[in-house]
Parts: sequence; C-alpha cells; structure tokens
Amino acid sequence: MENGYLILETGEIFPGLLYGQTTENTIGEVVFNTSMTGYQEIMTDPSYAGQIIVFCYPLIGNYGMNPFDHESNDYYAKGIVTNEISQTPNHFKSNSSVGEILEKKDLPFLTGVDTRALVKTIRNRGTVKGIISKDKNVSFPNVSDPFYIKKVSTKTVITYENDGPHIVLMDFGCKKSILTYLLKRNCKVTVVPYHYTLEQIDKMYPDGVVLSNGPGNPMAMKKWLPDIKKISAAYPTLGICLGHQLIALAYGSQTKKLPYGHRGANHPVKELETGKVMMTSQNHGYVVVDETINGDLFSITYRHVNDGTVEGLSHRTLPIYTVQFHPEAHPGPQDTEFIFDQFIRILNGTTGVLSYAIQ
Ligand SMILES: NC(=O)CC[C@H](N)C(=O)O
Repeated sequence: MENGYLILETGEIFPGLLYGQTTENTIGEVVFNTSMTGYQEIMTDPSYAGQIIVFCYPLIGNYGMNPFDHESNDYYAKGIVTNEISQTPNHFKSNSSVGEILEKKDLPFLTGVDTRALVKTIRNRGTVKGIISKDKNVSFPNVSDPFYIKKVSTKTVITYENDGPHIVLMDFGCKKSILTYLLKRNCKVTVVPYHYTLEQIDKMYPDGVVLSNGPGNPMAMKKWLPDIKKISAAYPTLGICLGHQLIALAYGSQTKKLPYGHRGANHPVKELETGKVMMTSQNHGYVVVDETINGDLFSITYRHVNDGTVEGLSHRTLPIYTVQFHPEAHPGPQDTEFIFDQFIRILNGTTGVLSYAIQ
C-alpha cells in the first residue's frame, strides 16, 4: 500500500492509498455506482470493462468476498475507487476480504478517497476519463477504446442441458445471473459468442434468443446489427441492457451517452401500461434516443421515473422484448425477475404478448 492518485482528464486530482500489483498507470472512464451493497457482483460484472468504478457508499467490503457471488470469472474493470475498505469483514459465507482479493490482481485499487467530492465532480463534468497512478503529474494518452465485447464474450459454444425451452444466449459480456435465472426456470441454454449469425443459430433449433448485457458503446457492434435484426425477427427475443440497445439500433433507432449514467440498485422505472413503479438494478452509460424509435414498429414499455429515459421496448407484431434495466438483479432488487417468466411463457405459447405500452 502506498500513496496514489486518481487524476481526471478535467484536471482534478484525488489522493488516496493504492493497493494492487500495478506498475503501469491505468486509464479508464470514471463511473460511479450508488449501491450500498453488492460490491462483489459489481466488481465482476463484465459490463464495467474499461471503466474505473467509484463506489459512492463510503464503506465497502464489510461482509467480505465469497466463492458464490461472482458475476464472471474475472475482474474486467480498469480500477476501483473507494472511501474506506473494511479490514475486518464478517459474514458466514466470506472466505477473504476485498483487499486480499484485489491485492493479488493487476487491478489498481485506490482507497481513502473523498468519493463524495469525486462523485460531485463527475456529476458536474459528466463522465470523464481518469488515470490511477503513483505519480500526480501524468499526461493523458490519446487512445481510443478497444473492442471490449470481443474480450469479454465467450470464445466457445457452451450448452447447459435442461428439459425446458431451448434458449440461445448471445454473450456480449453476460452476467452469470442471466444464465442462472434461465437455468432456474428449467431452460436449456446454449451460450454463443457475440458474432453468431442467424445461420449458425438456426442449426441449434432454439425456441428463443436472449441478448445479454455488455461493455462499451453499443455502436461498437455496428457491423453485426443486420445479423441481430435477422435473429430477432426469426425467434422470440429478449434483450437485456446492451441487448436492448442493440435491438433498438438494429431496427434503426439511435443511442446516446447519458451525462453520467445510471449505476445503482434503486433505480425506479414505470411500467407504462399499468403505471406501476418498480425498483431496478441498473448499469448503463448509454440510452436509446426516444425520438428515433419507430412508433409503428415498437412501443415503449418502461420509462425511468427520474429522468424519463427509455427503459424498455416491445415490438408491435413480433415477439421482441427489451429492457434497459437488469431483471437478473445481482446486485439489487428482484422486483422485475418476472420479465424472465413472461418471456418463457411466450416461448411455451401460454401467452401472446409480454406487455404493450400506452405511450
Ligand atoms: N450493462 C450493460 O449492458 C451496459 C450497456 C452499455 N455498455 C452501456 O453502458 O450503456
């Protein structure tokens, strides 16, 4: 542990104590998450690839880390920033502390930071790039983002046998909980790489397709949007987070970057058909632009209560459903877990439509 800094490209410098086996300066988009718990799931969510995660909640690690709550097998974020890290975690499932885990990784971990001031800065400036370094006087290299989806997606096809409907899960950086929620509902699941085409998927004879969450700008998938359109037109499809954005783009809508994203476990969304408000888990920096949605093709099913942004779409004639939030939670409230049940009822032919919105 030694002195370290988070240096923002806008000039602000936040001192702290640096953990982790890191020799080089790490650069990433600095984003904040407002969840009070769920740090293990957040740190292992592949959607954070390339980003430096700032935890708003001041004490992280007080229930330790355990062998069960990982959302993937690695840590894809570029760095972690906290105010205080618990040295004395306590939970019956815990087998190590956050510090013990992160110290062994090549993942810079800065603690002792005034995260309240940092979050206020990001809220004022909008999402900014930052560098975690031992040296205050660093300059920002002019590098463009790599294609993180390729890095986090599965390299091979993996099948999980089960008796229920067969789902092809397109992996753009899928959280483990999406898979476990489908398996829990008895689905047979075949996980396929991000670039799979309709022809390849046809050979698997699925009943439905789920498009996962994933990192970065959804436009990084531009080349594959025609394939995604064909796949969604051929099979009942559920798109989650990045999956939602990809469906919207495939059908001609546009996405834009939010000032500082939605990342937390208490984001209220309204189901427009019923007026019901549900608490959701969210982690996204981009949204589908309202005015670019073709109303003849899609209805808007959910909206964020705080800023009114689009949180869900439903195709008017095809069984295509998308949500910007995370019905698989982990971390966060499980209020919207029913999205999986509704989708599976459609696959089983026991209901015709998921939900049609009143716009
Ligand atoms: N969790 C996700 O799938 C995130 C989607 C996309 N990378 C965004 O930030 O908006």
